[in-house]
Amino acid sequence: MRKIEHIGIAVKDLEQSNALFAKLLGKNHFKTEEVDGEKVATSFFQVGETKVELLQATDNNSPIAKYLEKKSEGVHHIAFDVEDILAEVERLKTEGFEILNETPKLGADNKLVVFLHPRSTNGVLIELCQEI
Ligand SMILES: CC[C@@H](C(=O)O)C(=O)SCCNC(=O)CCNC(=O)[C@H](O)C(C)(C)COP(=O)(O)OP(=O)(O)OC[C@H]1O[C@@H](n2cnc3c(N)ncnc32)[C@H](O)[C@@H]1OP(=O)(O)O
Ligand SMILES: [Co+2]
Repeated sequence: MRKIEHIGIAVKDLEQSNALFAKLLGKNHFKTEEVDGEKVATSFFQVGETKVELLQATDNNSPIAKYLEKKSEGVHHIAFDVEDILAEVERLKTEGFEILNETPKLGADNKLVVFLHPRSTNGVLIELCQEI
């Protein structure tokens, strides 16, 4: 794993949170994107070498909607940049981690993504990202 690619934050209202994080970080988000596969609308802020990804649910079945039903707004996942996502999945499987999708999915910002179940990672949802 090469660096933290982004930190995902679950929010109820993307527009309001864009304004809040713009005030916090002193800069505006540089892009927004809907990812239909995950039923989310996202916005990204660049912070040095990494990013903050705000996520709002676009459907009641979205993982973000389910998360907000049980918990509050806040850090939802940490995403690591990897060079070879399939090799990393094999390595992590061998180490005993629970992979949620062995076949990488299309994520935001032109990336292939794989998630690890938080119950195998001390309660933290982990995302692996490989640039396409
Ligand atoms: C924009 C696209 C992409 C990108 O390019 O960056 C994204 O970031 S998409 C982000 C949204 N997508 C996902 O989160 C996909 C992966 N997540 C899942 O598959 C599910 O959310 C889950 C992690 C498997 C949980 O789903 P489910 O089992 O249906 O939910 P439960 O509510 O039953 O939870 C079981 C258990 O796990 C705890 N949990 C759930 N989410 C998280 C989380 N984000 N962080 C930490 N823990 C989490 C939940 O509290 C339950 O715990 P217990 O109650 O102790 O059993
Ligand atoms: Co993410």
